[in-house]
Amino acid sequence: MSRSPSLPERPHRDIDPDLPDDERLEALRGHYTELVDVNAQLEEQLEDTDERREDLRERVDRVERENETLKSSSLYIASVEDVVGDGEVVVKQHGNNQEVLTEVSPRIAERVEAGDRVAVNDSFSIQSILDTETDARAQAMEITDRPAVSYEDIGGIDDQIREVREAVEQPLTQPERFEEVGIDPPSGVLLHGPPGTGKTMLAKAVANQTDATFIKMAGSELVRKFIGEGSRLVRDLFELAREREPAIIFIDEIDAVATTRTESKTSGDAEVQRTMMQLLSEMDGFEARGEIRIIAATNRFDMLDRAILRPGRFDRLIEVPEPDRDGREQILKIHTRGMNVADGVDFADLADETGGYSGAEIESLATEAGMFAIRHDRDEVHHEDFVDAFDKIETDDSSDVISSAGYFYQ
Ligand SMILES: Nc1ncnc2c1ncn2[C@@H]1O[C@H](COP(=O)(O)OP(=O)(O)OP(=O)(O)O)[C@@H](O)[C@H]1O
Repeated sequence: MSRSPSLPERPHRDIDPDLPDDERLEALRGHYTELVDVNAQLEEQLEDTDERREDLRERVDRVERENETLKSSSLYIASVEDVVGDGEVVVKQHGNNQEVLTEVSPRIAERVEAGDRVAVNDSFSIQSILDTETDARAQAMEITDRPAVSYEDIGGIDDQIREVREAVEQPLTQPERFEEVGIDPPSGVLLHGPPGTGKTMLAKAVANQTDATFIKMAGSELVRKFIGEGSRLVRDLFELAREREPAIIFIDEIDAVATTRTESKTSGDAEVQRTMMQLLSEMDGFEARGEIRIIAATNRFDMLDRAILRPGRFDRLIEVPEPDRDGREQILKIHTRGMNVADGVDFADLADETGGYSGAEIESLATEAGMFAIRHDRDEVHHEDFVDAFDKIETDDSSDVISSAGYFYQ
């Protein structure tokens, strides 16, 4: 940086009052000319200084902007667990649940309380207290270290389990097999079928089997009010997965961001479109044999934009249908495993009766049957309890729940 120029010397001249008038006048003229010179120099310097000040202001602005960007791109979300006092708090980082004792700047210390959600930087220093709007990002993702669902908990979809294991599990557990054969495993797997048939369970079971972090995001969460928020969430999602490898990214209701483009060109549509493009570009730039696998699910397969089904994207489609008769029997057995079921309960008969039920509905049937047993003051669930539960569900939902299973999905 250039240094400030030194000030010109101030002209000083002692004029002898006893000098004759013409000499004094001459001396005063000379002094005046010197003063005019100095004044001109000072004006020049002032101009230079103004210019430099302008330069510096621009640099400060630039640095402040850079600082803002740096801050905003590297912040993590955490919760304040405890305010210890003396400007120190314990925060727990979302995602990895790491607890850290950190100092808080006096600017924030007065306002921070236990339970607040805050943004922390790499060194865990609290940068800001989040309002509910910003917080939505943290809430949009559900992260489980190793979900407690195994393949044995899923009934009636053995073929689908096998396919998912081949397409998602094997690339994680035996990547060398793909290398030996010289093929890339599918980039993404799309599970499609009616609600409550076990799509989420399947994705969780793979994460469990492979000891991977399960990161779930609902497509509807990606449809945001503000421009750029959806794509930002997609970036966060993949960034988080990279931090937590091996990881299974599960995007439920993918149709929310990937429905066929309509004619209308509202700004909302454009924003959804941008979010989808971000998702596709994250997938395109993906290491096919890496430690992150992507599973998406939808109940609205017919509405999907075919662009997401192209090779290298969701190129393995697996239909997860409503369970058939045997499937329903298996699911009933799974959901009554932990129940005290009497010998007389006829699962085959119940499976016959529950045509059209999804796995989720069969689970409610089992719970409802248990409620009837309690109502009758028994600790054992009888066949009649299942029948009562079935009648109740049919009456309650005659118009919506049961028939809705097939409603969305054609
Ligand atoms: N095939 C199944 N075997 C055992 N339980 C099942 C099965 N399908 C569904 N369930 C039960 O229903 C619940 C909901 O299932 P899940 O969330 O996996 O369905 P989904 O297909 O992802 O539904 P949605 O499309 O509505 O997200 C599960 O927690 C489980 O208890």
